[in-house]
Amino acid sequence: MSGRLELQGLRKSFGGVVATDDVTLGFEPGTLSAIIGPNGAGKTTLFHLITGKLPVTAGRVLLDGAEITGLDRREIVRRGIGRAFQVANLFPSFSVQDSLAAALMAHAGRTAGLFSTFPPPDVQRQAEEVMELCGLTHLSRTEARHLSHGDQKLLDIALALALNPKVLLLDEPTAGMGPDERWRMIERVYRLWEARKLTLIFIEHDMDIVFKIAQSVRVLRYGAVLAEGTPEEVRRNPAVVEAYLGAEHAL
Ligand SMILES: Nc1ncnc2c1ncn2[C@@H]1O[C@H](COP(=O)(O)OP(=O)(O)OP(=O)(O)O)[C@@H](O)[C@H]1O
Repeated sequence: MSGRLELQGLRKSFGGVVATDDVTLGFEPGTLSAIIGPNGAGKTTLFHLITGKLPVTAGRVLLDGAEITGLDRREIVRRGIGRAFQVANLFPSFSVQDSLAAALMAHAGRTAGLFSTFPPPDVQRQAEEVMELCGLTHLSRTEARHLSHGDQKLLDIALALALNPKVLLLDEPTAGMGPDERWRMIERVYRLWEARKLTLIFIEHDMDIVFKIAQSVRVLRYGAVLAEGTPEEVRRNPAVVEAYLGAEHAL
């Protein structure tokens, strides 16, 4: 099974600020992991180093044993690192189905021929499959800009999935949602992880969600790994309780 992600001695500094400090972590194929930590701990920066949005100061990123550090962002996506794009910003007046198709074709470097049907049947099939997985089928004709906040996020995830990632990175998939929408979203994420068997890594501030669904939890603080383990191990770790969780979530 593929989708093993390894981070070796990753470091990122912005002038005097060390945002990522010697991070070494491994993510096994098909696992579901959460990354948690206080504000400014370096969670988003870590994702940017994996996806190539930011160049690393030092260290390596390996996907299934092959180094991807420093590759072009598109190439990193092509190799199998997926992340959620903001699709509704890309194609606001396209329907869900057409925006997925357009993004898929742009990714593959294809254009619609003058006399061909749009979208071509293979792209249409891919779009339908990911819409189904993300629960968007009933909204396929709705313009992206008219979707609810939660459905826009699902559309972003749908596009990431359409590009067939081995590893999917989700940065706060439930941000800005009310409690009900949050749980609906996370249930959807959990189901698509089960269906696709990919390596899923998500950043999340809601500890109820983290401890309910994550198989393993990695805790960052000041850019460095403070702890890692099962939800239970992390909740019993005094350093994590003191630095981040507080008494409410401790075991
Ligand atoms: N482009 C940048 N230039 C300068 N400093 C940056 C830049 N991006 C991030 N930082 C700094 O790096 C540190 C880590 O930021 P990062 O956004 O990765 O943290 P985070 O854990 O994702 O935080 P949050 O939970 O608030 O989203 C912070 O001190 C931040 O101010």
